[in-house]
Amino acid sequence: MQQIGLFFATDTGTTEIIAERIQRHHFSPETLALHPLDETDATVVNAHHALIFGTPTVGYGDAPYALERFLDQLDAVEFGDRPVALFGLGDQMGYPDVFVDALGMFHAELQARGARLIGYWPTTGYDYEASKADLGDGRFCGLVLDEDNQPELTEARLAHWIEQIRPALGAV
Ligand SMILES: Cc1cc2nc3c(=O)[nH]c(=O)nc-3n(C[C@H](O)[C@H](O)[C@H](O)COP(=O)(O)O)c2cc1C
Repeated sequence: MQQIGLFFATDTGTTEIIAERIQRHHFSPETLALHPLDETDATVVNAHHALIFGTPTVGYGDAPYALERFLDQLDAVEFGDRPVALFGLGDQMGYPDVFVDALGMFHAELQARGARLIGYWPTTGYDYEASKADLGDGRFCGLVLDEDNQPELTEARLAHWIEQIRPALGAV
């Protein structure tokens, strides 16, 4: 399967909508396959030549259940030199001190396994106090979207980010 795999977790459906927008507006079902993380195991991940993961942050700075469950599969994923891009959804006004923390937590897990991470994203344009996804060098460890407070910025952010990662994904 020479496709990009986009794997997502979601609690209330927003991340799934974003995943569908990425497939429909920026790729196609032929070039990018969508997989809910709660139905995903390492075999499915290993079948794709490039990987995108998307997750919201839930609770208080927590990962959603589907992402927690998937962490048990991570040691069986063969990262090799596959490009891996991450995006996270959060609420910078409601949760300013744990903003998109699940994205940062997941990034740390992937980094520890030597994944070839791409798609880091500037922290400018967001207003928050602390975030585990903030790398401390002016970048987040992936695309950050805030559908609660900045939905009007999402399409431009998506377009710019995908333009940035598309060459590394090996996609046309
Ligand atoms: C109960 C609840 C807890 C949340 N906790 C956080 C949080 O700790 N940090 C954060 O950045 N966003 C938090 N959010 C915001 C969600 O991440 C955001 O609304 C996201 O778009 C939801 O995506 P989903 O519909 O795919 O689950 C929370 C939202 C809810 C409803």
